[in-house]
Amino acid sequence: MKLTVKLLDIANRGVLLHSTDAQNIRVRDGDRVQIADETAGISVQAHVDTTSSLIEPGVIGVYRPLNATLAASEGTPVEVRSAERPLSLSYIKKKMDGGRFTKDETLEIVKDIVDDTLSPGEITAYVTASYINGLDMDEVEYLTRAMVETGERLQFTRHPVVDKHSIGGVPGNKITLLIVPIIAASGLRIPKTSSRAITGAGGTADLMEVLAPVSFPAAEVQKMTEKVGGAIVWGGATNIAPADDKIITYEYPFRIDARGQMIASVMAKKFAVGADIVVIDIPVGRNTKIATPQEGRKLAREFIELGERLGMRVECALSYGESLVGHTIGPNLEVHEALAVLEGAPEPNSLIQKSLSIAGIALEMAGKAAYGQGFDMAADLLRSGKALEKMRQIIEVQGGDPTVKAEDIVPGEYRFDVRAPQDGYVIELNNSALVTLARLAGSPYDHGAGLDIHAKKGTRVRKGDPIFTIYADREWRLERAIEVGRVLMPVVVEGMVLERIPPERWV
Ligand SMILES: O=P(O)(O)OC[C@H]1O[C@H](OP(=O)(O)O)[C@H](O)[C@@H]1O
Ligand SMILES: O=c1cc[nH]c(=O)[nH]1
Repeated sequence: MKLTVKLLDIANRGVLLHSTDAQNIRVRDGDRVQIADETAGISVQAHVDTTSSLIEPGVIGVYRPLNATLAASEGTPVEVRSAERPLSLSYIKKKMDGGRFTKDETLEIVKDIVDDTLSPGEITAYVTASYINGLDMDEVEYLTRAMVETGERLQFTRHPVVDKHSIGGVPGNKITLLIVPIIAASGLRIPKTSSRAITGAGGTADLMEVLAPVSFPAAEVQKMTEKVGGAIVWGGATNIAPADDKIITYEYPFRIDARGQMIASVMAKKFAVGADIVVIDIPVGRNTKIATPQEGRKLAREFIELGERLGMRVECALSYGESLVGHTIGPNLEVHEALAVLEGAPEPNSLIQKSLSIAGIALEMAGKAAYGQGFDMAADLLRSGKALEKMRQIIEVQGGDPTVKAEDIVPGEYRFDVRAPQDGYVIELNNSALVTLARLAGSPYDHGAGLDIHAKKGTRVRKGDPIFTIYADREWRLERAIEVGRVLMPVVVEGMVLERIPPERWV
């Protein structure tokens, strides 16, 4: 059917059809059409949205991202007909039914994710099917390789190249902001690509963005790393394993991290940057991604095996995940805390110990420190100010202000102190509830939003002492976080009444 192009400034790879035209072409919402500009010799596929009012019959609304390929001008006549479903959909259906992906099927799905052939709903179905039915080690390897093959890779001439990654799941995990400058200050190279928040309230890319731009093409990441020894960038902007960020986008709203996809997501980024040596941080604890040390050890074996299959030396560190790292959650608060430690602050212990331990493992694996001496070497690099100096170089090479100080990074202007309802010890800090509150306050999008925890587990408090402060950049967000916080009660003080349940007739 011939239709006339109307360009629509909508950021989706689709088209809008009048419902009568859609009926004639025999397509419905979510189906696909093939659109051919015969004069220009260009033909593309797109998903269909239908309307009975927003567009005239005889006109096809072409969304902006699709027109990057179709290159039609307003009024161009195009031939539109219904198109086949991509094969990937039948592979996804197979996984929904409990089947296994083959290597070729995985590559086909990943290609279709990268070039936007699959719609958001279809990618969500893929993530959900993998989350529920799991991926075995072969499927994880296929996925890792497919993610790498469909993107760009870095190639360093000087080795070893070191990398670290955390599987996330513990709030306040700002350790990358310390580990990368420590490793780079030792003379090693560490081209660190990170995701934004997945299940948390601030991923490393969200944090680094407070200090400098994080969106760079792959070649630039390599150049910056060669120049100053390290970089901390957002993987989603690099075209390194580009499927990864597209998949994470659909995990974020559900706060899930499908296990097989998570392993592939982490390892694809390490493989694509040419890492020889990798340390993986696996936080373990209730309300994290990994509840028990047994589960953590099993996951560690999987990372190590995948590393062997890909030719990378991998070691894993099971870390304490029952409680947040440091005292803060949310971009500005976390960056302030990390910069303060680089500047010489002696606290918080949990942040310093964890960062030095993981940096130490990497230094030992790379042969910079003798076995058992890595922690001390990392501590020297931190205490001597060399890590701070390196962080300033990294900030500068990424286009930020290298003179920035911790005191310059301030939390949001709206704040609320949550106080102890009685005397006692803090006996519970619920990670998941803390993340919910930080997200409600606006984190990670509002950089000033987040939480500052004054009394961690085991701290003795007196009635009225502040236990934590909620910060927000916008007042209505603070109010929403306070309202939900009253119900969630993320912090429990010994002896507190958790809930009052009256008899039915009083409710
Ligand atoms: O939001 P959740 O799931 O807690 O964790 C996601 C974070 O964990 C990893 O951190 P890093 O890149 O190793 O510093 C990811 O890249 C991301 O920043
Ligand atoms: O980079 C990461 C970290 C955790 N989980 C993922 O899926 N990717």
